[in-house]
Amino acid sequence: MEAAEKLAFTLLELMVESMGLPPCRTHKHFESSRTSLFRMNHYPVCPAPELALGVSRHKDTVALTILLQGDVEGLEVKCQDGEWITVKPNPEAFVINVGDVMQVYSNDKYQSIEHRVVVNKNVERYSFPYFFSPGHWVDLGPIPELTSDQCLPKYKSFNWGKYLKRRFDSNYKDLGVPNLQISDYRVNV
Ligand SMILES: O=C(O)CCC(=O)C(=O)O
Ligand SMILES: [Fe+2]
Repeated sequence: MEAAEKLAFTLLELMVESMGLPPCRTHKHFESSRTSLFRMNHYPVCPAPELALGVSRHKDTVALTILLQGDVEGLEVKCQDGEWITVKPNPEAFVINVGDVMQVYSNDKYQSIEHRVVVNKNVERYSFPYFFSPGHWVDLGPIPELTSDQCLPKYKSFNWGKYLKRRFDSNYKDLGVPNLQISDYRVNV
């Protein structure tokens, strides 16, 4: 966990710097955050992989995901042309997903990536994501220095902890209404 968090901070700093800001600009938002988490995913073999998905299409809610895939493929990302492509597993490398928090911070300069996991008839699969997420107290919105009269904020600010609570209140049950999304906070588009 500690090593993953350290790597996540480094990546965050590089991305923040790439937008012309001091690298530590958002550091405080993640200090002592208790919403970051490590998960282990297990995908058993599936007799009818064409009828099922391991994880259906989604974008990660967090800032960044650091994912170790093992050596069995299954992860697919959606390209701009709408095609799904396989992310070839490399057990020596992490896959980094940009999540919704970076999209909001950056006022859409960085876009969170849509992805899904397909299952396999012959071999089970494991994956190990670390989700790097701000503290619950953070009021999240586009970083003010990135907005101006010419570049209006594309999101209104919202409290991150309350957002997560509302988003996961359903505890993965289908309540028949769409889950809360960052798009619910979109303005000026
Ligand atoms: O299993 C994977 O490769 C990715 C899993 C995933 O997208 C997730 O846990 O959010
Ligand atoms: Fe994901």
